[in-house]
Amino acid sequence: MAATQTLQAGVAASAPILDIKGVCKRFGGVVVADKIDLEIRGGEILGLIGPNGAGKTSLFNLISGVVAADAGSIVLGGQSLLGLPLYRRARVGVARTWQHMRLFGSLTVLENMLVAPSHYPGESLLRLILSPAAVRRAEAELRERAHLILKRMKLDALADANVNDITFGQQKLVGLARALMSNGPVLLLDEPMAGVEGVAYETMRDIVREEAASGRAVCVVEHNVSFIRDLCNSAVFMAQGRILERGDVATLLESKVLAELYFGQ
Ligand SMILES: Nc1ncnc2c1ncn2[C@@H]1O[C@H](COP(=O)(O)OP(=O)(O)OP(=O)(O)O)[C@@H](O)[C@H]1O
Repeated sequence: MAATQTLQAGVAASAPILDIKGVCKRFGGVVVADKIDLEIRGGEILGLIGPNGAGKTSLFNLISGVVAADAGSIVLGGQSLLGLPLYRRARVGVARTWQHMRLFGSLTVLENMLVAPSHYPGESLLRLILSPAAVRRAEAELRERAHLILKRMKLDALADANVNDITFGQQKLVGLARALMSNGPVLLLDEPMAGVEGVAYETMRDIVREEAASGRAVCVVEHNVSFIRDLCNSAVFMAQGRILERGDVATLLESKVLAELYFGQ
């Protein structure tokens, strides 16, 4: 309870980190974003809920640069993201997880994390040739960061395990761990709790709370309503590419519009 109050105080005090205005996107006849306006502040954990096909993942794709918007603006900390490809948006601070985890099955837990950093020093051939010591140092720092994240997730003993040999809940945590290799201000989590139970559920919830408390703006797409209740300070309800309602979680989950469109009541 105290943690929630602290987060909400932080939210009220800060300016939006991510500011989305009038964003539109259609694929042929399918409208996935219809004049979307959305602000997310540092410290906030915003739930994004809505029926299948509402456009939730598409909104993440528009923010992270998987697809380009037809119209509107997406501004991160004062900088427009429009026109920037996926990797540049990751560099300026958009970190995300994927609904289907996209882990590399032939790699270990640690290796999966080391392919993720938004600034990987060894990728520049010139740097590799001119300053190999600096590249080695930077790589050691990335490894250390990865180990620290795994430790927070109580997964450090599995660093060298193949990702195919760990449980589904642990794989979901690795997906989050990989996103946390970027310490940018925005964290987009696409169904982080689907199929996650027990210790992995609690770890996921605690880490997401900690990330928000450190000032990140977190947005979570989730069908698991109890997770939204457990975690988020506010939520938006989307359907057919539109944001229909926004509010605190308890009020939103009791909304008639949501009950009719989401639960079919
Ligand atoms: N690249 C694409 N090309 C064509 N249609 C697409 C594309 N991406 C998404 N769509 C369509 O846009 C609609 C919204 O999809 P989206 O995945 O954003 O919904 P969602 O709210 O995340 O749904 P779910 O909860 O089932 O994951 C769907 O009808 C989907 O088929």
